[in-house]
Amino acid sequence: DTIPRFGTETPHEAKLAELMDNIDAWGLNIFDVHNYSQSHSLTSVMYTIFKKRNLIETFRISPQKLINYLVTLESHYLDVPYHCSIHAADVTQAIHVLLLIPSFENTFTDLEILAALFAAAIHDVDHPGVTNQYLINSDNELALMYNDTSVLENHSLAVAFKLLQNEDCDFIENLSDEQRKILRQISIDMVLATDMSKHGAIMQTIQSFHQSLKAKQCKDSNSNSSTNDSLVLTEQKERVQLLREMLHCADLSNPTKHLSIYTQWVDRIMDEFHYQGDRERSAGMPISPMCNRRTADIEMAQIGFIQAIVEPLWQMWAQLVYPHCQQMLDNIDSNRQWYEYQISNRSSRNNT
Ligand SMILES: O[C@@H](CN1CCOCC1)Cn1nccc1-c1ccc(OC(F)F)c(OC2CCCC2)c1
Ligand SMILES: [Zn+2]
Repeated sequence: DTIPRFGTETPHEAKLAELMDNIDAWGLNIFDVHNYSQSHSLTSVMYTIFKKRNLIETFRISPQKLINYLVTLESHYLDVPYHCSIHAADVTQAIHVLLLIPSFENTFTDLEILAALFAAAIHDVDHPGVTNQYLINSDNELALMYNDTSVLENHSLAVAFKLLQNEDCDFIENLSDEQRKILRQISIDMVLATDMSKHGAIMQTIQSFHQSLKAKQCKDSNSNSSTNDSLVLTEQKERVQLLREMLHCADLSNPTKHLSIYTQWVDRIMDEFHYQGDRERSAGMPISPMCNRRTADIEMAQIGFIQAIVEPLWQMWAQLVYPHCQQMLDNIDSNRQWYEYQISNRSSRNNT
């Protein structure tokens, strides 16, 4: 039986095809992809990117096994408001677009690109919709299993690799042992780096690391345009550092999207945080920051999130790949201003 064009059967294939024409664009509406792919956004996005990047030929991947793995992975994302399979599809498509930046034209090997896309797709699988701190505070089995250390990130990695052991899902069967080892090593490194407790360390190293890269930046000899300075990194360690930052940026990319997309993610994360707060309240636990629906100031929290975390990170990233990624910075700025306007509007409403 032939494989459907986007990996999964859907009565809306024409509409999905129209959406997938924007797979290389930052403005892709992942919620539309989810709706028109019969809730298989992760499978259809990953399959489309793999085909477009010729990874199926390069690594002699069985298309059927790839789809078996993707559909199984997707089914292991839980039905939680934010950390569901749409978030994985969103982050996967984001890292695909970041990898298309001309600065990286000659930077990564095919295997590193395969690993980066795989890491993005798996990075939050089986996420229960609560924070690491909640799992630790509630003596959850997972916190016990992972000794309170990057509990969710370790769990997603273990679940994702466990699924690979399934014979008819092992789409990397034709990789050499060395390649499988490298794929596993890079995926583990990248997914563990999505733990927000590592954010400070990433911000510490990013400044000096990017300065050293800019110093090395060379004019790509056969480039057709003088501005195409490709980053050539001889050390795999440095390339993995860049991929780690890239996945962290993709994971924290909601405020860099168009307002209509960004506000849907805000609604979802607040649902998830408030539900956790409800569980903490009824368990008599202290309610985590931003998780108390009775005292929530959603607009202020987003402005704080943008100013403290998202904008500094994306400014560092945009500096490295200048002039690319200016659109992300522009969206962050206009989105922050929109939330500031909501607040100013709110107070004047109260005065009427
Ligand atoms: O929790 C966040 C970082 N912490 C750091 C410590 O202070 C509180 C925030 C990052 N994170 N981790 C997982 C999901 C998200 C996360 C992703 C999209 C978020 O907002 C929007 F873009 F949709 C988001 O917003 C929260 C609620 C208000 C401020 C932060 C959070
Ligand atoms: Zn995530």
